[in-house]
Amino acid sequence: MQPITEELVKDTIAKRSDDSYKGTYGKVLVIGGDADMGGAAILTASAAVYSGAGLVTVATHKTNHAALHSRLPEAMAIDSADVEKVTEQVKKMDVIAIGPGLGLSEEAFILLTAVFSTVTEQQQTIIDGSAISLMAEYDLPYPKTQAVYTPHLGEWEKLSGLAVSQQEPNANTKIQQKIGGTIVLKSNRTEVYVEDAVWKNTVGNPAMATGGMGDTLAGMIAGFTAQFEDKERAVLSAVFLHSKIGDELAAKQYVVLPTQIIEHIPSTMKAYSLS
Ligand SMILES: NC(=O)C1=CN([C@@H]2O[C@H](COP(=O)(O)OP(=O)(O)OC[C@H]3O[C@@H](n4cnc5c(N)ncnc54)[C@H](O)[C@@H]3O)[C@@H](O)[C@H]2O)[C@@H](O)CC1
Ligand SMILES: Nc1ncnc2c1ncn2[C@@H]1O[C@H](COP(=O)(O)OP(=O)(O)O)[C@@H](O)[C@H]1O
Ligand SMILES: [Mg+2]
Repeated sequence: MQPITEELVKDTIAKRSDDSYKGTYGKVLVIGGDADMGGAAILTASAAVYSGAGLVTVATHKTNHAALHSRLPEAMAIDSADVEKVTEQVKKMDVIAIGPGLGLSEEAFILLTAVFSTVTEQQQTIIDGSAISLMAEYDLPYPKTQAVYTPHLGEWEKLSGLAVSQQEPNANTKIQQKIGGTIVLKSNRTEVYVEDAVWKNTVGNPAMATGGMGDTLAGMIAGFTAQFEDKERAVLSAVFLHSKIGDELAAKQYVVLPTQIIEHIPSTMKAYSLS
C-alpha cells in the first residue's frame, strides 16, 4: 500500500493555460437529492463548482431547485423525475456523479438503471451513497463506464459482501478486480483501490465526522476528474485535499463542516498549484 503524497497532488494540480475557457474544465452532472436529502446534492454540486469544474448541472427533486439556485447560482438544475431529460443530459457530460441523497425509492432505482445504461466508457461516473446501496439491493450489473465507487465501510459491506471485520486489503483487492474501476473505500484512513495498486490517505481527522462530508468528497472527485488529464491522480488528489483542508480547519475547530471544506477548496488548490 502506498501513501498519497503531497508531491503527487502538486504534480496533478497544473497551472491553468491562459487561453482556456469553461469548456476546457469539463461538464459535470450531479444526480441526487430526493425530497428529503436535497442538501446532499447541493454539497456535491458545490464541491464540484469550487473544485473548478467548467459547468455543473444538477438533476434533483423539484423541491430542491430554489435552494440550489440560491446557494449555488453557478449550477443549472433539471427535474430528476424526468428520466428522459436526465439521460439526454448524461449523454452531453464528461463526468456524472450519482447517488448523494438519491434515496432508495422505486423512482431512484428506475433513474439509476436508466443512467447506468446510458453512461459510456468515455465518461467518468462517480457512484456514491444511495446509488451504491441500490446497486447492492437490486444486484445491478456494473455500468460500462470509467467508474469511481465511493463507499463508506457500511456501503462497501453491502456492495462487496465483506463484513467490516473482513475488509482487509487482499480481500478488498479481489472484489475490486471483480467489479473493475476505482474503489475509494472511505474511513478515517481512506484507501483507494485501482487495477494495479492500493493507495492510502495519510491525512484527515475525526472533526470531519459530520453528515455530508462524503457527499462533498464525491463532488471534489467529480470536479478534479473533469479537469485533470490523469484520472487516477485526480481521484487521489481529491481524496488528499479533502482531508488536508479538514486538518487545517481542525487545527482551530472542534468540528469541521462540509460547507467549510468547500469554501477552502479554491485557495488550497492555488497553494498546491504554486508549490
Ligand atoms: N444533508 C443531506 O441531505 C445528507 C444526506 N446523506 C445521504 O444519505 C444517504 C444515506 O447515507 P448514510 O451513509 O447515512 O446511510 P446508509 O444507511 O447507507 O449507511 C449507514 C450504515 O452504514 C454503517 N456504517 C458502517 N461503517 C460506517 C462508516 N465508516 N461510516 C458510515 N456508516 C457506516 C452504519 O452503521 C449504518 O448502518 C446517502 O445518499 C447520503 O448521500 C448523508 O450524506 C447525510 C447528509
Ligand atoms: N474520523 C475520521 N477521520 C478522517 N476522516 C473521516 C472521519 N470520519 C469521517 N471522515 C471522512 O468523512 C467522509 C464521510 O463520508 P460518508 O460516510 O459517505 O458521509 P456522508 O454520506 O454523510 O456525506 C469520508 O470522506 C471520510 O473519510
Ligand atoms: Mg456518503
